[in-house]
Amino acid sequence: MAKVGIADTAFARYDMGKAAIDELKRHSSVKIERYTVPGIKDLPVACKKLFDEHKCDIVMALGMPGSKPTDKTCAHEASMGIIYCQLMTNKHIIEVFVHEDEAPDGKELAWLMDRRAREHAQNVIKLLFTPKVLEREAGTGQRQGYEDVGPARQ
Ligand SMILES: Cc1nc2c(=O)[nH]c(=O)nc-2n(C[C@H](O)[C@H](O)[C@H](O)CO)c1C
Repeated sequence: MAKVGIADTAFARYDMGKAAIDELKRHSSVKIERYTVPGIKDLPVACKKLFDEHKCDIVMALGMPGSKPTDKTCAHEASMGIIYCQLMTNKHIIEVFVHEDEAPDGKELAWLMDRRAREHAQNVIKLLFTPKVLEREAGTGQRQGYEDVGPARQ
């Protein structure tokens, strides 16, 4: 049975890991291993341990970069680490970041974090079990969280 790793953070202002796990359980019977770390820069090693020590097939890395310039730098560094981990392991990590300033207030931020975590959990299931479904979505302007933007037309 496929195993999905969930790496998430205490820094985030919404429990994205819980939302992702709930969505995975609704749509599949995958095994799940969760690993919570303090903040986004701790995610790359959490992901690597989920692959190496917990034998996950794919990992979701969920985090919330804050709105300050230093947080944006941290997010870039975390992303670089996450990409490096994918190259080291030859496995997918679906990065689910919601920047705190993507939403105007806490209520919409919580909604966005929940939606994005769930929609990327659905992408994980597609990558694992129905890659052709994802292929059919190529070029269709899918977004996770806010509305899809649709394809551009000539
Ligand atoms: C400045 C900063 N910003 C964020 C952030 O926006 N989001 C987040 O999840 N974590 C942040 N952190 C914490 C670091 O990612 C990390 O947890 C600490 O540096 C300890 O390794 C830090 C230090």
